[in-house]
Amino acid sequence: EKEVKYGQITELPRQDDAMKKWRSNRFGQFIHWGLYAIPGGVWKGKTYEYAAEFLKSSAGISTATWDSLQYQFNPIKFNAMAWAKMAKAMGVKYATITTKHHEGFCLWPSEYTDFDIENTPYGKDLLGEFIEAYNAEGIDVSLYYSVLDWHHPDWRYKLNSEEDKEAFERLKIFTKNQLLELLDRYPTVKGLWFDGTWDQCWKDNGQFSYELEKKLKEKHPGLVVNSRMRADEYGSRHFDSNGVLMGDYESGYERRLPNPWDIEVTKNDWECCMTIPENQWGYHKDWTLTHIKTANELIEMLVQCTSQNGNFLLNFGPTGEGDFREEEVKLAKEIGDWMDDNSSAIYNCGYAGLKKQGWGYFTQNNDSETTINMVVFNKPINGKYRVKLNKGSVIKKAYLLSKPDKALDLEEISNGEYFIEAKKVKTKDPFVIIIELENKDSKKFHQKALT
Ligand SMILES: C[C@@H]1N[C@@H](C(=O)NCc2ccccc2)[C@H](O)[C@@H]1O
Repeated sequence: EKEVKYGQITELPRQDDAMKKWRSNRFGQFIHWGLYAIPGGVWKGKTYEYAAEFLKSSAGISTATWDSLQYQFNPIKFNAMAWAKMAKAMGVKYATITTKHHEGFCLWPSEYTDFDIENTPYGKDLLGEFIEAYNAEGIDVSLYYSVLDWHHPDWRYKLNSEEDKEAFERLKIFTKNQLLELLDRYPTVKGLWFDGTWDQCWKDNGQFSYELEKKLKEKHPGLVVNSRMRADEYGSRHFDSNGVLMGDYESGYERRLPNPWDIEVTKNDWECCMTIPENQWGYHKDWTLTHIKTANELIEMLVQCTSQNGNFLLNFGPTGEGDFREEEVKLAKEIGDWMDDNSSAIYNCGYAGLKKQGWGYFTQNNDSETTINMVVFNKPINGKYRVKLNKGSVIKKAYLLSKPDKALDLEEISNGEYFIEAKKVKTKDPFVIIIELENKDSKKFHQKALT
């Protein structure tokens, strides 16, 4: 064990109301929007396959040229209420929007830079409109903020000289000022989602990130911060040098999920952020370049996250004009239709303390000890679903969520192990079987097999 002075600040897992709400939300919408949405991955007639929000670097565009995009930013189709209604219909309970991505352009009128929405043809407080509209739909809003800032003259990847160090001191003050400004301007926000914190400059400033997290949480009680914000004084990120999680939840699952059988991951709160194409966060004009995930693939990711105590943050990249591409609108509708019938297995649900089986995923409502959800993605050819509960568990009844009045046949295999028979399930979509137990499900008690 090392002595870590600048590591974890808040005892985890947090049990305060703000964190309980974050945990119960489960499904969120990520919005990546900035100047990169204008070129959409295409520059001087050439399409760049790399992530559209990195076009500046992948096309080798000078900062001056890139920054001049600010004078073209005028999303005439932007309608925050329409966006919020689409998000509500999709079934998200929270949304995380880029206030400033690596390019440094700010979607809010910041007093600390002119490289912001105020100095565009649009001119208005776009971020404020977004927050107001989403909150009006009952959707919590959290703010993405990139520490990495390609526009700011004081950004340094590494601190090689005294001049670098002096510049980065100014950058740290700028960063703190902007974050305090965001919390001042938008008091209803629930969280901060930090990005761009992988470079040496930040790893050399663990104490600063510690003090910054403390200051932001003092200013904004209940604030939820991702582990990506933090480094400790030895440069260890997300987890401190003794393996203790920093921030309030693990945010390392970017475009990837844990192994579905992994139960270690259930011990902390965590979130997976996911793109619909292989790797496009900002709007890209050409979505034929890679596989576009289907609604069923995305629903399975959401269910897997829930089954392992994680949140699922699905990304949308609005166009430079302020609307969504048709593929995104269609997926939002398909996922929303599924959520209309099945969200009881997602909202306020988590790890059921049971070993995953081949037909799909167990989830359990955090307020119930006697009902368990089985979300099915793979129907067994004999129509019999094997469930291995905790020793001593007895099933009172099992039924399809869609047909609560029709009890399914049960066959007890051994103590706490059953086959549930559901032969005539017609739906082509993932579906839910509910298990009701006779007795309290002793989630905590895991009978170790005698081997
Ligand atoms: C949440 C995602 N994180 C950003 C990302 O991939 N950063 C990693 C990266 C940063 C700089 C060069 C290459 C790759 C993406 O642009 C999204 O914002």
